[in-house]
Amino acid sequence: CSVTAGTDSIPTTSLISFLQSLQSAALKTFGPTSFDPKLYIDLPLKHGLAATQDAFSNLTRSPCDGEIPAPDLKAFLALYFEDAGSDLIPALPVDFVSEPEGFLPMVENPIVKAWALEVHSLWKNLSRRVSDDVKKHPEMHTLLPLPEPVVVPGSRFHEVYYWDSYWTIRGLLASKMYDSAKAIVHNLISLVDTYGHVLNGARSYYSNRSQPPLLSSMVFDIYKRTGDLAFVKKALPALLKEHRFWNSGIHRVIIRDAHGHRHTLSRYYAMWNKPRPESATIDEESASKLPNDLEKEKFYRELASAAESGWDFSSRWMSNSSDLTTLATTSILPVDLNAYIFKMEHDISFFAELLGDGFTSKKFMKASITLYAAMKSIFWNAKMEQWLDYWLIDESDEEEVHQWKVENQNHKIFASNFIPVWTETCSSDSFGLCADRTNVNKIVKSLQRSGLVHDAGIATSLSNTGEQWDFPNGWAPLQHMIVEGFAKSGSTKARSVAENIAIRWIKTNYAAYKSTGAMHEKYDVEACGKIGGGGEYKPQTGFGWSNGVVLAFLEEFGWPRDRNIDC
Ligand SMILES: OC[C@H]1O[C@H](O[C@H]2O[C@H](CO)[C@@H](O)[C@H](O)[C@H]2O)[C@H](O)[C@@H](O)[C@@H]1O
Repeated sequence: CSVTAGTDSIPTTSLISFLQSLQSAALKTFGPTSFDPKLYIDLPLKHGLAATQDAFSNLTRSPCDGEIPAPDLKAFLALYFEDAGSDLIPALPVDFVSEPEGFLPMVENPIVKAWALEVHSLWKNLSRRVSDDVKKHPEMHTLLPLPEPVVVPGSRFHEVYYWDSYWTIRGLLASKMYDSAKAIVHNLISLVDTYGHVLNGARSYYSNRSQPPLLSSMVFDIYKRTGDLAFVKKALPALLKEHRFWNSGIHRVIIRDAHGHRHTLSRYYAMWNKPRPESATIDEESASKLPNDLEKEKFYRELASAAESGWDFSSRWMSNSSDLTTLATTSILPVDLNAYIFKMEHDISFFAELLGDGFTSKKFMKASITLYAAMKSIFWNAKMEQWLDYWLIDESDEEEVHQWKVENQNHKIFASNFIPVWTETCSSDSFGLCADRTNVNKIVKSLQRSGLVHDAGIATSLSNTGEQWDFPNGWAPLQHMIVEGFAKSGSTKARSVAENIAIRWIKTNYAAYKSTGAMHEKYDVEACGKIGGGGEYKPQTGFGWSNGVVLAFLEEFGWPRDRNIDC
């Protein structure tokens, strides 16, 4: 059966089911040390599925526990599969030059400039095109065909990811690689055309969910640099479709505030209640302590929904931060998701106006104003001077309208509590934070006393749970949104705090690069040059969004000749 979107549950393809059984067999044979389940679900077939399945079922198995001997399984893998990731072919980007004209003009320090050029040159390592075989024989690949060249995050993430792409694009813009940036957007639009939403990543097993919706931000930033109106025209229908995806069905929640006003907000909600194919062995193990199938299905949906949030995994989604099975992602109204949707509406209004469609422009401006009010009412906490996630733990009434209660705001501190600073200042100058500088300064103070700001950047949360979207990890996208939000807020104080955080982030990336020779997916904010860890897979290098954020920060703030880059 084929993969289709838009319903509460997405059918599994026979290829995915088969690769999942291969994944469990491999775990049994090779053992859990250094085992990465994603590797098996990414394997391209060399022969047809039926022949591969026959050969797999004919392998000798131990009569007591069904284990396949390691040499037999290794030989089978070599004979029947290409390497994971080999269906994406390295391809030099058409617009890459080793030193782009006008590259980071405000970076005066020669050591920093030389390093920035090395980071820039990493685009060559991360650029690929989808192999022709994927287009000819899609049934032999979990990789999805994409029409244009791609940029991948790196290491085990050898396919396109949705929200990563925003920061990749920011880096490509600093690198003056406008065609590569546009190609990324065209690929994501093709996913919206086929599936109705941008997938978590360009793999068939990611079709059951999306990721933080930043397509409009990609289009906005590319348009601002290139002035390409035809590009905006091509993107607008996909943005309207994506807006419907996030504002309808299972993603949409209605809530009545303290004054009796109804608001519509969105939540993460994956169309999936089975183990994530890329991590099925891990999910099955985590679910094994749950008492029955119903509980397991609920848990699997919460796992996939947390993956949709991009924050997989975090105490942010757990009612007990030491127990992953208490994930409750779908029962939370997240600040950041709604902030992204607010920006999407504002961006759509701007694009429609550009294209002469006044009706759509007004409609989306009105929608963004309504969402701004909803966010203020449901998320804003005046005492903490932050926006707080809201937990839907009340019993909904017959009309399925939730009733807001102050105690259901999650008073724990996460970097996401500050994301509206980015979405409201970047895209809005008529209302919200841009109209109120005093408010910005209060939020700056709130961040400074939050406990999130450390020597090497902003921590994801205050809880050290061992999950990767928690303390002490700092992630490039979170640094970038908070820093850019404050830097562009119009407040001098906010800009100076932002620049200070950006400097520390750049230094930690540089120190880690010098000691390991690589850019990393995440960093430990406790000390300069320390890389991040935790979570369900080994720390990865490459790395698309980290490269993008370093280049974007250097573009925004520059680096004076006499400032030392060392820790
Ligand atoms: O394989 C486990 C999970 O890996 C991805 O999540 C992490 O990497 C992504 C790519 O850099 C990033 O977008 C995400 O924020 C990270 O947590 C993947 O997106 C998950 O769906 C997947 O289950």
